[in-house]
Amino acid sequence: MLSQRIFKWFSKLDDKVTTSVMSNYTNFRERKFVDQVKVKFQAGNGGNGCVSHFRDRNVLTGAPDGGDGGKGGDILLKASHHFTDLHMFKGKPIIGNNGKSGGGLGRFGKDGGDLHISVPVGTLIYEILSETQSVNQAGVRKIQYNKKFLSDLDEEGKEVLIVKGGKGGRGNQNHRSIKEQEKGTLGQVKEIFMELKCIADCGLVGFPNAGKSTFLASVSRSLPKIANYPFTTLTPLVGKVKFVDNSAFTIADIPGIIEESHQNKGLGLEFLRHIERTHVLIFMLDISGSHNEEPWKNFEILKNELLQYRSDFLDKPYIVVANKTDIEPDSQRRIKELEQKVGKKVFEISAKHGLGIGEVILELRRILQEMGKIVYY
Ligand SMILES: Nc1nc2c(ncn2[C@@H]2O[C@H](COP(=O)(O)OP(=O)(O)OP(=O)(O)O)[C@@H](O)[C@H]2O)c(=O)[nH]1
Ligand SMILES: [Mg+2]
Repeated sequence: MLSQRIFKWFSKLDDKVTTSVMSNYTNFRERKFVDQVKVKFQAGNGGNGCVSHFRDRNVLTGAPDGGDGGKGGDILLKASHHFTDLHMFKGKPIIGNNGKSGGGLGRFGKDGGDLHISVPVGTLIYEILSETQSVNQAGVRKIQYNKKFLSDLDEEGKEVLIVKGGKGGRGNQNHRSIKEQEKGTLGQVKEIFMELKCIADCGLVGFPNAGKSTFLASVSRSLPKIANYPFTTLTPLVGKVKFVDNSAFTIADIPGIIEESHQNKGLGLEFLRHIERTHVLIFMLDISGSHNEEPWKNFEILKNELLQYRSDFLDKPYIVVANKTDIEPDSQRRIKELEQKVGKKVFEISAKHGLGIGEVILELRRILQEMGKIVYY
């Protein structure tokens, strides 16, 4: 009953109100979304060993008592759900803690503490071996990296050692042959390339303005920006759909795709990387025909663009959803035609008014359950 009243309330809101509420929320987080970054990591250096001899008023030169230097701190990266992009790495090297030097009277230097740095779940880590720069005809500089894969931080809490701290120098207390101060070794230095590929169970694909963000907002608690102009969504967003039995799955919303996106039209196909690892695709088609009178043509264009990006993109299961059925009087005919062309059931919804979305969610849940991908909290 309550949900029905909430839907009624939402459907009374016009576009203007919803956009202003959403933009109020999104404004303060409207910084540039960073999903690829090059960072220099430098682990801590080892502390120096100490050469010293015991001495007091009765003993002028006693036994050697120089302590060892402390070990330099390592730097590790850890996957965490608390972060959504890599902006915190932009433009600054990460430098580890140095070990302290050893001292007389057998005092060992303190180890430099390890740094455990959090990155979003779904970050791929590469070591850069070399880089080449090229300038294309339009004068745009492009950097290409020759890189070695190190790790895929695709699970919460997964951790990887990036650079190892230097060893501390030895003191002469335990190594009596040492006559001169032994320096600690330097910490490892690596140029690292990080690339974020969002991890979500389902990915929304569609033309701009098809209602992808409206759908995400109606099935999850995420608040994407919704407006009646193309390319409202500029960065990927992941929302979680929760069920009463404590199961849940996630849906990723990305910027719209247009014809010839693979030739860098619109926002290009760059954002497809964020739905590359999803288990199910949701093709969101605007049945009111704002892009094309024949929605099945849009479906063909979208499919073609996905295949241009990666030839195995459509090997995963997908569902086809026809949105905006509330404003299209001819929707039944168009849906029938679409079903014939697609060769499978087309879900009729109105994301704005919450009509038919339950069926879509249950179908997604069924597919994910069959694949064993549903998580219980
Ligand atoms: N009448 C009607 N309007 C809808 C429906 N779903 C979405 N809209 C409207 O369509 C417009 C675009 O919706 P968005 O959710 O921003 O579309 P999008 O696919 O995310 O667009 P981009 O982010 O630009 O790719 C908004 O004005 C929505 O209110 C629907 O079911 N019925
Ligand atoms: Mg959007």
